[in-house]
Amino acid sequence: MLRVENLSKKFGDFKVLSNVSINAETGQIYGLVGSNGCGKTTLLKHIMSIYSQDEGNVYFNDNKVVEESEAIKDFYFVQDSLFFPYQYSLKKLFLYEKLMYKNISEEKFNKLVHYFNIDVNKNLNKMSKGQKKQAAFVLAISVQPRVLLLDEIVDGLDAVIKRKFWDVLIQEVMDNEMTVIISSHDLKELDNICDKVGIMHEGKILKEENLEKMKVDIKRVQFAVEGEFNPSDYSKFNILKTLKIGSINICTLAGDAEEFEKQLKKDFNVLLFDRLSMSLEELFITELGGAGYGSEEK
Ligand SMILES: Nc1ncnc2c1ncn2[C@@H]1O[C@H](COP(=O)(O)OP(=O)(O)OP(=O)(O)O)[C@@H](O)[C@H]1O
Repeated sequence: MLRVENLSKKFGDFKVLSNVSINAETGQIYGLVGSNGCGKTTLLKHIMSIYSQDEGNVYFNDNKVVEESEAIKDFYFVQDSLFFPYQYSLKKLFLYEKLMYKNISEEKFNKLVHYFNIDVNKNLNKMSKGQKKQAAFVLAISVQPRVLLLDEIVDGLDAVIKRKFWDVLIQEVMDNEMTVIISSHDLKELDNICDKVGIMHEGKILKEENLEKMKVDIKRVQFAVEGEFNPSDYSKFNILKTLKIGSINICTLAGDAEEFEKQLKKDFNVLLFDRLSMSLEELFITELGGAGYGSEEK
């Protein structure tokens, strides 16, 4: 397990990370999501020991991770902005990385290059953004790290390549017990592949939860009743948001939806009641809305 404990960091007077704690399990994919500029990349750079924190620690299987520790040799980071050495091809970069990573697999590399149809002799700096991402991903998987950090890895990729990425990643996580943390704004994609999610805003983790549990904890119901529904009479159900469209009420609630339905049926003649499933995108908007994000006046 990769554990970040109470990590804080200031850049000058600006507190970019405040008491950040996350737990990413082995053999799982952890989605790190958050508002623009909330500190996701900065957090990943701390996990990699590229930056040193003011407070807090990073642990891998209970061992403290610092720049010179053994554990960090098994970590691999694919950054959002990719810079490759001058005039390097993927083949040349692979040979270079072979000297650095003891578990790197040439067999896997050759298979993946074929799967993604990459020209291994092409100058990496002359590749398109999407081709660079594919090259970096192939290299990352070939290295077979124990911890893989992917920052905006599917940004700029077409749907077919994204699908291939996820298929490869899910297989690798299952086969090799990797710990993967993906930072992304593509919540629809993360919804399908993440086991656990951490939602960040303004340098803090607002919520960290198993994705399925998050969907059980916060739910949406829609209903129509005879009479006027007043959300403040139902405050014990922790209603986070209400919306009325015609005679239909739509409520997002953190309380017990079954009890809510029972109470509603006691109080009203209920004409319609449905439970709706929440997507990660909706959960994200609900959490950030609760933190006041996006509520600024025009
Ligand atoms: N080296 C640095 N020096 C000073 N400020 C920095 C530095 N790196 C990042 N920041 C600031 O820290 C904040 C967090 O940046 P970071 O890149 O971690 O955000 P992010 O969540 O990855 O954003 P996005 O989703 O927009 O890519 C931003 O306000 C950014 O300007």
